[in-house]
Amino acid sequence: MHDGSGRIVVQGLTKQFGPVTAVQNLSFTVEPGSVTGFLGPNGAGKTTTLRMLLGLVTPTAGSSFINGRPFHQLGNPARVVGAVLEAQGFHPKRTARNHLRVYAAAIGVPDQAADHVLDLVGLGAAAGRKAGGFSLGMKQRLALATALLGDPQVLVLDEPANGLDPEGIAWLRTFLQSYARAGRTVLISSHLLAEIEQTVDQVVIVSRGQTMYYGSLDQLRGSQRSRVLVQPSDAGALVAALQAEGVTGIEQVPDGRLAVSGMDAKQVADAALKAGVSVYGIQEERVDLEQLFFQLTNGQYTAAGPNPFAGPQGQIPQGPPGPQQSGYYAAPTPSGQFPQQGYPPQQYQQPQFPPPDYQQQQYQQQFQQPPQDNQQQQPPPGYQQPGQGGYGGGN
Ligand SMILES: Nc1ncnc2c1ncn2[C@@H]1O[C@H](COP(=O)(O)OP(=O)(O)OP(=O)(O)O)[C@@H](O)[C@H]1O
Repeated sequence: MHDGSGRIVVQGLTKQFGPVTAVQNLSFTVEPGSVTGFLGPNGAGKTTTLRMLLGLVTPTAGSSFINGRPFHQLGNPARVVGAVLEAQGFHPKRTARNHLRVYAAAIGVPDQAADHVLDLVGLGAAAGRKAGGFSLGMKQRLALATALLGDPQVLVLDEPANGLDPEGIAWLRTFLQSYARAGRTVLISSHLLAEIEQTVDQVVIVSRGQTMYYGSLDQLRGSQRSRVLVQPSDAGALVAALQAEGVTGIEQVPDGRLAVSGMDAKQVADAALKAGVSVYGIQEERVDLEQLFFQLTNGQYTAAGPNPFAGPQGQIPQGPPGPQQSGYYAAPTPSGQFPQQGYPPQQYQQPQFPPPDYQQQQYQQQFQQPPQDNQQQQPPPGYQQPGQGGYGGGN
């Protein structure tokens, strides 16, 4: 049926809506065990790409695969991919638990899964409350719970941080990282770098339907020349000392400090010490990632010509790199590397994957009959299973 890899491969995807090229020859791979951010400004083609991946929109050209198969060949797709393309579509009068039971029935998992996923997303206490009274953040969690019902190997979430407060974003970060660390695959889109910067292991940055950067944020930072700003007691003497060491990138910045390229702060300080120059202040200039993102997506580099953010071979990847082109891949970030300073203490239980009490087999065995307490077995208005019709059409 499928290769069970959990890998997402997008290969030369293109979508033309009449005169509008929403997505143009887009390629990237998402490996299991990592969180990949799909970043781009409004209208960049993110949602269209995700819809194509989920079989909701037919590509004009190119193809996409999950577990080595196009979406429509996955068999029971909800067991493979959990997707949230919008956090709406809840029946306002239906409780969170009943909402989930309807979906559980639709994809063939038992009622108990509803409470289980509510606990996973921190909504256990709100299980009996009507979704119509939920805040935007709670709706996001409920949408995520819906996607988790099939215990999928792959999660695809469109703008999951939209409307979440800082605590919610911190919670989501921990949740998605836990999910990925359990060997699963997570692809999330966003138009705000800051929103997902600390969550993702790698990013695919798109602008006007095209890939502008594909790799880790560290690589993106590293692609920029960093400088050391130093305030010496004797600028002339330090310049001479640095030049004697072969450093050529030295400038004086307007506040009087020297900006030194090609050395780190320790090397500059050592050179100053050796030359008998006192250092009154020294700092490494931080690359402004937001500014880079803005430059990448502002059309500045969309013209023909060298892209300063291209991959290690100096080219924007045009085909799925695959594991062999490891230069485009960030090693999975070790857990615990995502500080949550500045956020209030967690009020939600953090998830564990695999959940200690979760047994897929048990669900399958127990759920022989449709749930008895659900009057309505049809998904509520607004909901469409991935692959069962478009979110707004566009085919
Ligand atoms: N069904 C459609 N018919 C015509 N044009 C469409 C359709 N869907 C998307 N587009 C166009 O394709 C382009 C990409 O849209 P898309 O929604 O994929 O971008 P996005 O990156 O998800 O944006 P946002 O962050 O605002 O959701 C836009 O110019 C949009 O107007």
